[in-house]
Amino acid sequence: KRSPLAHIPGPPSSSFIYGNLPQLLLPHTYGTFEFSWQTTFGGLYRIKGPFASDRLVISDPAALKAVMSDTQTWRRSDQQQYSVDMLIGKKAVFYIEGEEHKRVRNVMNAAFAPVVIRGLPPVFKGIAEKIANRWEDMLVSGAKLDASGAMDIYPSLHDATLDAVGEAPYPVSVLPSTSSSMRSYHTYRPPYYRSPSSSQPPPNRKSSGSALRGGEMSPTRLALKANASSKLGHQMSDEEMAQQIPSLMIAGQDTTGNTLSWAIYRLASSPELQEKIRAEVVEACESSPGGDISLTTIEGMVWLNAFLKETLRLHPGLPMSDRIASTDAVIPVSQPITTSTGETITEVRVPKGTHVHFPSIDADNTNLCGRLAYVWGPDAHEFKPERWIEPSKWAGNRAASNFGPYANLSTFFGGARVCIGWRFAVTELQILFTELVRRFKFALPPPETSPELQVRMSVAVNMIPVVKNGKPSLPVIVEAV
Ligand code: HEM
Repeated sequence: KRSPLAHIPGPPSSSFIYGNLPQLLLPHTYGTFEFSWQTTFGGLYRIKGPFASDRLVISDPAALKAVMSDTQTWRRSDQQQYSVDMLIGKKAVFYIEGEEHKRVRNVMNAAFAPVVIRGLPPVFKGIAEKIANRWEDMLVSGAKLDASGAMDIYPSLHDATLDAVGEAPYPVSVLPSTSSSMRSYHTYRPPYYRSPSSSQPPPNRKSSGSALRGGEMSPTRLALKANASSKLGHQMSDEEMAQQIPSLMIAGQDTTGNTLSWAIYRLASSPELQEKIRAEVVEACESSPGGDISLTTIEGMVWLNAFLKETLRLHPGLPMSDRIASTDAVIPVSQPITTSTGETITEVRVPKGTHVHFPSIDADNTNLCGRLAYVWGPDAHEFKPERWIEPSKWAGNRAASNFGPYANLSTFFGGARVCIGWRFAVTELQILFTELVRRFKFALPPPETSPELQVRMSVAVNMIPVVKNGKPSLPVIVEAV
């Protein structure tokens, strides 16, 4: 029987059993196939799933918007739901749908309200101080990976984002411990987990005390408070609440830690940009009373923000997701597609059960979205913060990028399931990045003398930096300013 999607162009299948999925999901370097398929076929194309089934890969902003906003039609795939259930449980915000999802999101949104975010800069500054102290100690103790002098700063950046979401300063003992789902929380540890004590400042350091404040302001703590004060009938049960805590920690730690890692990698790759941003940061700190930068000052830092937007565009923390059509549906595209029968179409009719992948949820939006030439221009794959500053440097169609809560980037998705922590993550990145750039200079180990330490993008749920032996690391030559 001819598939209703057979006329949509796409790459040939590489295997009858697995289709194109190994190329999509398991490439050695992230994007190896997707980037070239996107260049050939555009923002919506067909790939083969298992046993010659047809699936779609979308990165076109209009298509993403349509799929992300219609949560009735487009449901998470069984595979995704199964993984969330195994990891956290069926009450997790990632798992639940419809009215139940709306109710839980309403309660949790209070933990991420703009008024809460405005109070976060001192908390994040305290966390940055801890990383800086640790790096100073590493510089003294000579924790170098090779003769280039590079140190692996990846673990400390992850500890920092773990602090930020709340585990280190606020142990789970604040939670009700009666529900059975808490057991799985107690035993779950994110991949780069370290015990809280390992990220405490050494005894000879002064602590700013913000770790405690960090605990009080952590999303996990705030979600508990928000639940306690929400209307009766809307409140989450203990079991529901207990599953949102690991949800926030899983969703909030690695995504932000990896984005910060990529930001520092990009900074280390570009000495000129680094100097420009440091000059902006130093000026802003000098004009801020006590060196404490407010969010308003941060928002005024043109280069810093352009740099972080460009990092979020090219290195979306969560580079893949998918959805399944629960009924027949129509997906519009902003750029017409020429089918294999020669017809030009601006929408694709898909049958119930169609599986749609958003690769690269980062890459822009699910991430390829961040790399579409007709949105970003022919230099879409280049790291150019100036495109956010000078309109003439944005060679693509800026208006086509109209999806996503921050800077119209698809990195946090959109619609009813938009990332709940996007404001928190952006503020955390802004403050940690500012403090680290102010205190340290970064350079990459040269490829000629340190071939083993060269970084490539890989995907392990998140988009992570890995070195030649496949280990997640970020080897960088760090120098105190
Ligand atoms: C740069 C950092 C981050 C990135 C790139 C990111 C990205 C995303 C994306 C793409 C989704 C949608 C996933 C899907 O529907 O398949 C999502 C959902 C979510 N994110 Fe984030 N996120 C980040 C930081 C955070 C932080 C800091 C928190 C909380 C502390 C958080 C909490 C969540 C939660 C709870 C969801 C599920 C929302 C729902 O299904 O209603 N994220 N995130």
